[in-house]
Parts: sequence; C-alpha cells; structure tokens
Amino acid sequence: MTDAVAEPISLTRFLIEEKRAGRINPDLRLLVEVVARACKRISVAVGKGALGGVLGDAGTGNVQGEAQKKLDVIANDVLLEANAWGGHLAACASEEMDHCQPIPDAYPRGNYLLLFDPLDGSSNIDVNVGVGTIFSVLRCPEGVATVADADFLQPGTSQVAAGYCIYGPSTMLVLTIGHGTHAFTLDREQGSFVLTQKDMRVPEETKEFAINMSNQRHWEAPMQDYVRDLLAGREGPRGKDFNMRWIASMVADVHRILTRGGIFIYPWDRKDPTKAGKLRLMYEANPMSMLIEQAGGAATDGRGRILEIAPAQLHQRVPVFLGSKAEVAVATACHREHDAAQTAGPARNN
Ligand SMILES: O=P(O)(O)OC[C@H]1O[C@](O)(COP(=O)(O)O)[C@@H](O)[C@@H]1O
Ligand SMILES: [Mg+2]
Ligand SMILES: [Mg+2]
Repeated sequence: MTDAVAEPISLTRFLIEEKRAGRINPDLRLLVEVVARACKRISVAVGKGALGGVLGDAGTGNVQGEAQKKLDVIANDVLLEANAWGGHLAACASEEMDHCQPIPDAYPRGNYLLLFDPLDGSSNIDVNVGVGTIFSVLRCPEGVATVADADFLQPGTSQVAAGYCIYGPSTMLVLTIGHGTHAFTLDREQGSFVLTQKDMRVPEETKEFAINMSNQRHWEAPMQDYVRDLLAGREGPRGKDFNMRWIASMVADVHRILTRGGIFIYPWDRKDPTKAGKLRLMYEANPMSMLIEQAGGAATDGRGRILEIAPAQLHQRVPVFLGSKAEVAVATACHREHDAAQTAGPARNN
C-alpha cells in the first residue's frame, strides 16, 4: 500500500525536481513528457467510446496475427506522431508494427529507443472496461547510423524508464526512471498529470491471484500444482484462502497489484506450444517487471528474473509471474523444484 502525497505536484514539476537531483537528463525528461502528452490524447480517444466512432475492429491484422481494433491503430499513430519531432528518439518499436521505425533523416534525432504496446487489453475496448498504454525506454547503442530491430534486443535491466497509462474511471500514468515507482492522476480540467502516489510499494505477501483459469487444462505440471494449492485454501498446504481477480487487461491487473498486492500470472501453455507465452517481453513483460521491482515486488518467467532475459526477437513472448515478492518466490520455486526433479528422475510427466 502507498500513502497519498501530501502536496500534489504536476508531472512536469516532478521531472524538473528529478533533473535537479541528477536522476534524469533533459532528453529523457522531454521523452517522458512527450509520451505523457500522447497518452492524454489516447485517453481522450478512448473516452469518446461509442460516440466517437473509435470502437470495433480496424479490419487489419498485426505482426502477431491478431485482429487490430480501431483503437490499437489510433493509439499507435498518436504515439508515433507525437514522438517523431521531439528530437529525443532514434527509433520506435511497437507491438502493432512488424519492424522498428527509425526517426526519418529529415527529423531531429536523439539517443533513445522507445517501445510500446499502444493499447493493452484490446479485448476490453468494446465493453468499456479499463485499457492502457505500456512503454519502455532503452538507450540506442553508440555509433548506430540506421537503427534496426537488433538494436532493441537489450535485456530489461537496460531500461532507463518504463511506465503505463491506465484509461479507467480515472486516467493514471505510472512511471519509473529507476528510482521508485510513482503514480500520477490526470486532472481532466487542468489537462495535467498530478503526482498522487509517490514510491508505490507492493505488499510482500498476498492472498490474491490473477490468472486466466480457462487455460488450466493446457498448463504444465508445476503450474497445475501451484494453482491446486492456492485453490485448496485454508485446508490446503498454503493454509490460507486465496481470492481471484482477472480483468484481462494487463495494465489494469498490474495496477491493482501495485496498489494492493497480488500475483499476476500468464504462464506458458500447450494451446500453441510454439509460443513461449502470450505476453510480449519487450512491450509488456519488461516494462511491467521494472515497475514492479522498483516498487519492491518481483517478476520471473517461472524460472528466472524476467529483466535478465537476453531477447532474441523484437516480438518475443514470455511467461509472466509478477507481483508480491513472497508469492512470486513460491510460484517460481514450484517450477524450479519440478525441473530439478525431472532432471533427476527418469521421465517427464507433463
Ligand atoms: O484473453 P486472455 O487470455 O484473458 O488474455 C488477456 C491478456 O492479453 C492481453 O490483453 C494482451 O494485450 P494486448 O491487448 O495488447 O494484445 C493482456 O493485456 C491481458 O493480460
Ligand atoms: Mg498488451
Ligand atoms: Mg496491445
């Protein structure tokens, strides 16, 4: 849990103070301001709902083979356009684009790489449930003349900033620049983000888990074991009753966990064994893991720390276990013990 701030300040003033304290440089500060401005525009588009002609399918597909919603495309265009002229970026990469998009030669170029999931929780757009934008910032490797996808393939530990904007009953920007995780609420009358939670902390222990249970039959053995113990409640080996929540917008599920704790899980499953998971490492798992770790939580792929994964592809997928530290440790230990037993024993049973 996190206390509300005594004297709310704007995002701009917060960033100026961080700059004075030597925690952010002018270019990164500008980049965060530009992303925040773009999120305000997306918030307006999302808020129009059925009146704005923004609901429904775009009639196109993305590189992931997923049908795009109109708002996926709108949010992607808003982020690209807002960042093109800033002078702080070398290139953008998006869940919705096949390859990265370098800043054109005619435009001022900077030294950062921006990655985003422009609209997270797309399946919730048409039913008026919270959705969001997730972003991650990396440094462009030195001496790169024309940025290529390979320049983005850096582990999550290299992120210099990460955040999300949640378009819910209120619009909130949650941000880390590597010195804690902070939440800003959009004052719609003033048009500015105001710091409302400084240094968010994820409680270490929890009694709440978030998972799409309809995939249960497709999970591997350690996942089955872990969730069976949660469901057994007070009478089971965990000795306590667990509650379940699943919004199906990662942004909204993670926001709840940052606010009151819990564990969020999207494991590998056998529905499509060629995919390493559903969620994307670069646009979803890495930025969320940095935010969660900066708030005292933990994030693994069930075996190891997500932020240390060396990416091989821009659109790489990964299993995700993140949230309250002690609970992520239990889930991860369950997988590791299973792996160890498999190595020692005669045959795999999953
Ligand atoms: O449909 P499911 O299996 O519940 O999956 C929900 C998950 O998929 C996502 O919607 C994927 O994100 P996108 O909407 O950006 O593709 C996550 O936000 C969410 O956690
Ligand atoms: Mg997403
Ligand atoms: Mg998306």
